[in-house]
Amino acid sequence: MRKLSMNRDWIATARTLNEALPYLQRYEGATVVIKFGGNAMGDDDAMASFARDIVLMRHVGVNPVVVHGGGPMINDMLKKLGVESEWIGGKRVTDEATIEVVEMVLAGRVNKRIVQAINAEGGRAVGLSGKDANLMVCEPTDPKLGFVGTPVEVDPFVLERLAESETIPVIAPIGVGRDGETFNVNGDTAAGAIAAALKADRLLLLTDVPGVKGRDGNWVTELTALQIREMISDGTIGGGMIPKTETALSAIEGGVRAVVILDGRIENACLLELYTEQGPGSLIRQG
Ligand SMILES: Nc1ncnc2c1ncn2[C@@H]1O[C@H](COP(=O)(O)OP(=O)(O)O)[C@@H](O)[C@H]1O
Ligand SMILES: CC(=O)N[C@@H](CCC(=O)OP(=O)(O)O)C(=O)O
Repeated sequence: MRKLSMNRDWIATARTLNEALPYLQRYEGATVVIKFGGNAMGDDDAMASFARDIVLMRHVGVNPVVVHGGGPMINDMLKKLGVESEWIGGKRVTDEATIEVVEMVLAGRVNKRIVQAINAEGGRAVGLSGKDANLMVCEPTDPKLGFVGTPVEVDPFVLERLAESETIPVIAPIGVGRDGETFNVNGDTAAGAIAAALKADRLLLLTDVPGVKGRDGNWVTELTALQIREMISDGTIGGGMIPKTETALSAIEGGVRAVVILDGRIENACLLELYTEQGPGSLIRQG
């Protein structure tokens, strides 16, 4: 057995754990959906650190559900194949050739990398896409976007069974159509729909910025639905932050207790959010 020495790191850890104790009880049995964006993934060390957070959550009785993105990884593969993407409102215009690549990258390489990282840290993770057990049935979002889907039915059955067996689901944002089509779903949108179906206690949207930036250029710690709508219409919120904040609003309307948009690249981002008084990021909550 490894011997623990009373070094400063150990003391810092003990202090942190002591501070975290009241929060451990608060979240016992809670369902926390974590959206892990492609830009938040980083290198193998960052991936291992994320995986450790998820495994620790599971150990203290939280039901973590991971929904991932992988936009930059799709871009890399499309570039290799000489295919260019167009974006409308933070969503990739997806034709037949593109959807094949999107499914291969997300449900294949990216999904398995996360599953493997969690399992390597001592967790038990299972990789799924929205096609598995009809988890996420979609309809086309807009004819202009091609095979981009909006989730219309999320069946949490398989997720509930996995939670009972303390297994961590890792979900690629691929949806299935009523006629068996494959849909590309924005990762934030998928995470929001899944969080709403589970009536999750928390939805954490991990990205590569500290949260939502306000009109004055400062990061906003808490936002109301009204503020978000105003910031989208006056252009303060743009690009990929649009689907993120829209997801936050629909998740709250769908019964999720709180949504936090935060920087997934910081060490222990998820744990800091759940187990400290003032977590990092921008909080949007019910009421
Ligand atoms: N008001 C804003 N606050 C923060 N980020 C914003 C804002 N408006 C636009 N953005 C952009 O949104 C990006 C986050 O979205 P995106 O790149 O799609 O993230 P991810 O890949 O993690 O899902 C930020 O990097 C930033 O460039
Ligand atoms: C419709 C749509 O835009 N889908 C995204 C799915 C991946 C994703 O959302 O990845 P990030 O979270 O890393 O951005 C895409 O094709 O890039």
